[in-house]
Amino acid sequence: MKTALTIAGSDSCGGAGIQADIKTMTMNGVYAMSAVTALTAQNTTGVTGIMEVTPEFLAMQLDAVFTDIRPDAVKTGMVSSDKLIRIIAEKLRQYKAENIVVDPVMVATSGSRLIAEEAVETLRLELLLVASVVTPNIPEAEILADMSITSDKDMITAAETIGRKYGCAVLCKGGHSLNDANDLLWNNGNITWFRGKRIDNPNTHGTGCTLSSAIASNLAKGFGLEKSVERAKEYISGALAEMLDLGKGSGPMAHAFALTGEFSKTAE
Ligand SMILES: Nc1ncnc2c1ncn2[C@@H]1O[C@H](COP(=O)(O)OP(=O)(O)OP(=O)(O)O)[C@@H](O)[C@H]1O
Ligand SMILES: Cc1ncc(COP(=O)(O)O)c(N)n1
Repeated sequence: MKTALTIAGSDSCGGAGIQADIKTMTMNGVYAMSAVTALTAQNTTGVTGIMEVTPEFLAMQLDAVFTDIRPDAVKTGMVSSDKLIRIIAEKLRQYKAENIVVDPVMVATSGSRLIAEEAVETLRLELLLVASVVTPNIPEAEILADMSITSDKDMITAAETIGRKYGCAVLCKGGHSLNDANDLLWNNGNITWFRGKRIDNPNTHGTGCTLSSAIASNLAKGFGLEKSVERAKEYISGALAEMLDLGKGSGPMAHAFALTGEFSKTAE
């Protein structure tokens, strides 16, 4: 069985972070492992607390995983501070990790900040340089490319700027914007649009985490980057289209929408 590792924060309400990643990886047919960067006290309306792990303990988790079950792909999510980012980059280099998907998580859908202001620079300098692909949403791409994005053309320019600067592929996600939830992949000068019909669902907590984990799962299974993004987009569209409605704020998606077998049945 192929394997994938998520390095991210825990979301107590289960819709984003480590919990979304593990559900997504499982549903996409790979064995999921995790290294937790922080605990969040969080629900669909906001984040009320963050408790970071120490850099030493994060390093121990990464050593434990890499020296035993080697991940075929790695995804990073919430990496709240400078020191944690440095450890992650160091360990990914040390173990020559492959298929690294960096989701540059900065602000939750609910509006809470998930990375220290000063850590954004470290994320650029350390994590983007080891990434195979980085998956910014529009506000994150604006920060990473240092420009404002108001059109499809701007998305291409921003993705190309980031990709050339950090030597990685860039998926600029259109969920927040502009167009019909269309995402743009810049991969070594090649441009591919992934067209997604916008689903009229206000419950989008964890969409970024879910998409990046689905991409990592497909890379782990041996699909190329374009195919992995295409498959990940299909998965997230299916999870959104289930119209799960939980919680008082922007709720989670139905990660297990494709589970229709005996074990997913409810009592009569
Ligand atoms: N309403 C929607 N209908 C269809 N697809 C959507 C919708 N909202 C987001 N998506 C898709 O979900 C994926 C994640 O995009 P988005 O821009 O929301 O990322 P994000 O902002 O990082 O997510 P998050 O909300 O977790 O921070 C993209 O493929 C995007 O096109
Ligand atoms: C632990 C954790 N990681 C990432 C996100 C971003 O996801 P979203 O923007 O969908 O809330 C989150 N809310 N919590």
